[in-house]
Parts: sequence; structure tokens; C-alpha cells
Amino acid sequence: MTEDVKVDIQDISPIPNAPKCFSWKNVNLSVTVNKTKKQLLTNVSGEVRAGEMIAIMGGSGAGKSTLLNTLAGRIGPGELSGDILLDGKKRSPRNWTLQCAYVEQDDILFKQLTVFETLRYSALLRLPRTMTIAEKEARVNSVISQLGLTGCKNTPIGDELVRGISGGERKRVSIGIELVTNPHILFLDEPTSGLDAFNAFNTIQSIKELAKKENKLVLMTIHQPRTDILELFDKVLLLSVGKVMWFGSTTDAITHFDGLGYKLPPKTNPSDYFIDIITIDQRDEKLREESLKRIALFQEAYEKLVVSNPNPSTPPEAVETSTKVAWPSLWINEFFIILHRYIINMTRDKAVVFATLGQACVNLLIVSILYYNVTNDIAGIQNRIGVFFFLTLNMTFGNVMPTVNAFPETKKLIKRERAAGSYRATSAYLAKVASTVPLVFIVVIILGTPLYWIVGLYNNVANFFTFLLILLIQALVANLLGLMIGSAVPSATVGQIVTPLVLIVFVLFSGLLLNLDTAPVFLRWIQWISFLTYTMKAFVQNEFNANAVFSCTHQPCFPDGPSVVKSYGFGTPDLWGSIAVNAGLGVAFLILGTIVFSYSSKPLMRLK
Ligand SMILES: Nc1ncnc2c1ncn2[C@@H]1O[C@H](COP(=O)(O)OP(=O)(O)OP(=O)(O)O)[C@@H](O)[C@H]1O
Repeated sequence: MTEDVKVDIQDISPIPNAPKCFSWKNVNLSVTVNKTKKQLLTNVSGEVRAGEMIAIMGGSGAGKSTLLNTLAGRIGPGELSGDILLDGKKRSPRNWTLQCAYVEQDDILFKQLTVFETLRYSALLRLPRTMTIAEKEARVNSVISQLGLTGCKNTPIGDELVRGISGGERKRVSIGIELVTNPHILFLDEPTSGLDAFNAFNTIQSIKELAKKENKLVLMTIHQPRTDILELFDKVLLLSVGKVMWFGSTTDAITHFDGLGYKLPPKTNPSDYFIDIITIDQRDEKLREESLKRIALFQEAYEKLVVSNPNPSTPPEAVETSTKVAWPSLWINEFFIILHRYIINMTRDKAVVFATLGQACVNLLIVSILYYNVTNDIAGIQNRIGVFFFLTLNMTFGNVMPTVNAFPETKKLIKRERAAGSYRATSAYLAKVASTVPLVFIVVIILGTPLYWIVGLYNNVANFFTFLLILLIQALVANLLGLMIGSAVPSATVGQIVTPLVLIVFVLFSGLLLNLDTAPVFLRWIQWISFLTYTMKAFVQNEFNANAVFSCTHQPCFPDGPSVVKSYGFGTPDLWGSIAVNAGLGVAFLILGTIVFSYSSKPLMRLK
């Protein structure tokens, strides 16, 4: 159906005037490392015109990614000078976000979605709200056919368990995600890395055709491309130690180096040869000296060439007028589209679903064996407290750890989508929070319902539902804490180190392992934010406040439930007070998490 809908690509782009030339002149970038200035780029100049595809090439550490990121505006701190201009004008950040696309080296994709679904979500999130869903799907179909993905349109991206699309197709999907909005300028970081020669050629050829057909400006870093790939580039920019060795066509480069005494040997791939002669040879000191001299010669020769053929472009005065563009979708639409994507991806991930449900069943089995039918004596009191502590710990670690592990990867994906101006941070974060609720709810029901009756907790329906509520809030608060930590840490590895420390402190202050009155005064406040404490208090009060009389065959004697609550110091706040404080802590983690996430997923944007 959607195949019949025609979309004019000019209507898609929020910046209607396609640029004709993107240029950079005398770009210098330095950073300070250990109080020493490190020059990463030196006087780098070049340009790409509409319809052209340009390769930035050089040995490892030559500065290719640094240059690409600098030109795309994706750099962190550092001293940057020079002019980076679009049609001779300085760029406006908002326009730039909407005009250019950046395809990262790593393909971070939702593994359970099909190719079509992946691009469809991108279209739903990024295309203007004035377009209908049918028009957005038509755009997706057109990108799919442009990139030669029709054959795998309904194949899942795939993961370690489910075989999905090939590496080349993954790369094209990553490109397609960016192409749906019809960006005028395309940056690609090593789009052929990890691909075999055939896939590498097909990928670059698709991009080349697109650049030509739609007058796009394409700039990419690439590692020693095969001859047939090299021929697809209109120009190459050869870099060594952050300096330009050559900028122009490959044929002219061969003649240029030949003139300097470095003739391309017969039957040699020019890109291999270029890299060989412009890379610092680290094998020994003598070879290093020789290569440095050679690189200095190339730099000097290229500078002379530039001086003798000055670029007539005039220095910039104007700044591109910033176009006021609304977010592509309403907040609420963003929220539901992102939520839908999470839920679909999660429910199809059978391994995760089964592992989570399986874990709940195993926990139920352990508790059933150890705590079956508790008695109304001192042993029964101890066992009840044991069950509550087990559940509290289980819901905490079982929710926080997996979330902290998985979220930094999701954050990378969100950062990429935010860099393209797709949606707001708040909708992305709240959708992530909401997406965790169904599975948490199911686990609580599966574990909590039979457990309550098997253990033989207080036989009253109201107490049973209160028990489930306490368990659910504990699991949700733990999830919110996990998302907050996941938002703050730069990687899953850091998260794995930090999280147990945070949780252990909370556990210590949960009221069972430490007499809070003897804890150092300056640390006692931790008990007020240890949500585990309130869960324990709520569980214990729900069970014991109205509980039956206990037999007093052992000392200490607890004649009734309330005396148990009192002796453990779990009486204040009262049951509903404890539940309310826990819910309040959840809200606090949610607000803090949203703030932290907004900052940590903020894309870099530094335009000269
Ligand atoms: N922020 C930074 N601080 C310090 N050094 C940096 C920084 N960014 C890049 N570098 C250094 O600049 C040099 C160029 O790095 P870059 O990643 O651009 O190289 P590359 O040509 O893309 O290499 P590769 O092909 O191996 O990815 C490297 O020596 C790198 O360590």
C-alpha cells in the first residue's frame, strides 16, 4: 500500500536550501595532555562540493577521525582555530543538526527489529509531523531500495543467538537511519571497517550513487580501500600526523608523488602505496627518521602547491541564518514511539525474557524449599524476616545490575539519535522507564503470589495485596536507581564497579545488619535514602502488625506481632508511611535520573 505513496524529498528536509559547498581552511586543533600541548591537526584545508564523495585517508593515528569529528562539530574540549564554512558562511548549530548526518563506525541497532522496522522508527521519530504515516513509510521504502536492502527488508538485525543480516547490510541500515530525513551532508566514520571486499564495495557504491543522484556532500574516513573503491572517490585527503599530504584526485596524487620521486610501483593499489609512504615507520630509529623527513617533504610540497594555486573563496563574514524548526513530533508521540520500540525489541528478545522469568521461578523454588509453611514461634519470626530480607535483596540486585549493564549501550544509541535532533531527552528517558514496568510487574506477580501462600504469610487478602505492592515498588525503585546509575556512568564496566558499592552501602543501612544508632553520625543520613530500609519496614509491619499470637517457648519472647515490629525498630514510619517514602524515593531517583541523563546523553556540538 505504502509503496504507492509518493514523497517529494525536498518536502522532508527542514532546511530547504541544499548547500553547494562545505569547506574548511587552516583548521588547527590542539589538546592539552598532562599540561603539554598536543597538536592533533595542523593547517588542514579542503572542501567538498554537492554531488562529491571525498575520502580522508592516512595511517593509524594520522588524525582521520579527529578531522571528521572536527568538521562534523563532534569534538570535546581543545583549542580549535580556522574556518569551517557552509556555502562560505559560518554554520548555525540548529541548522547543522538538521542538515548533516553522521554515521558512526559501530552499528548500534536494536537487534530484534527488522530492517524495515528499524528505519520506520527512525522515520516516525525524525520526519516532520506534517507527513502522514503512509508518507513516512513510503520514504522508508524508498531508502531501502536506494541502499539495496529490499532483499532483507523483513529480516531482523540479529544478535548472538538469532542470525540476522550481514555486516554490509548492517552498515547500510545504519546509513539508512540517517538518510530517511534526506540530510544534505553525510559524514561516515570508517564505513567499510569489518566488511569483506564485496560488501565494502557495494556499500560505498550505494553511497556514491546517492551523492551523485541527490547532490549530497559526502565525507568519510576509510582505511586503505581496494582499487575499485578508491576509484569511486572524487577526491582524497591524505593525512599524516594531522597534516595534509595531499588533497585532490587520486590520479593527480599519483602524478604529484611521482614528481617528488615516489613513483607508484606497477600492480600496486595506490591507496596501499600512499599509506606506506605517508606513515611514520616505527620499526627502528633510522627508518623513523627517514619517514619523518619524507613526510616533511610531502607537507612542504603540498603547501607550495596550495600557495601557487590559491583558493579564490573569500573569508567568511556572514553566519548562516538559524531556521526555527519545531521538534519533528509532539512530546507525547515521541514517548509512545520510543516506548513501542523498546517493548517490541524486549518482548522479541526471548533469551532475556526467559532468563528473567526463569530467575523468578528459581527464586520461588529456593524460598519454597527453605521457608515452606512458617510456624508461629521464634523460628517462624526469624524465617519471615529472612524471606523479607531475601526478597528485598533479590528485587534490588536483580533489577539494578542488569539495568546498569544494558543502559550505557542504549545511551549511545540515544546520543546518536539526539545528535540528529530526533527527540527530547525527557521523552527518551521516561519511555525507557515505562518500558521496564511490564516485565517487573510480571516478575512480581509470578514470584510474589505463590510465595506468599507457600511460605504461609499472614492469611488475609488485603495483606497479600499490600505485600505485592511493597514488592512492586521495591522492584520499580531499584529499576529507577539502576537507570540513574546507568545514565551517570560512562560505560557498563564502570557501572559494574560502582553499583555493588552503592548497593552494599544501602544494604548495610537497611536496618538488619547494622544498629543505626551506633553508626557514625555523619553517615546516618544514608538510612533515609536506603529504600531497602523502608521495604523491610513495610514488609515487617504488614506481616506482624495484625499477626497472631506467637508461642513463647524460647527467649527472647515475642508475645504478638507488634512486639516483633517494635523489637526490630521497624515501627516508624508506619506501614503506609514506609510505602509512601519508598514511592517518594522512586520519584526522586526518576527526577535525578532524568537530569543526569539529559546531560550525559547530550550530543557534542562545537561549530567554529
Ligand atoms: N582528545 C584527545 N586527546 C589526546 N589525544 C588525542 C585526542 N583525540 C585524538 N588524539 C590522538 O590524535 C591522534 C589521531 O587520532 P585519530 O583517532 O584521529 O586517528 P585515526 O587516523 O582516526 O586512527 P585510526 O585509523 O587508528 O582510528 C592519535 O594519536 C590519538 O591518540
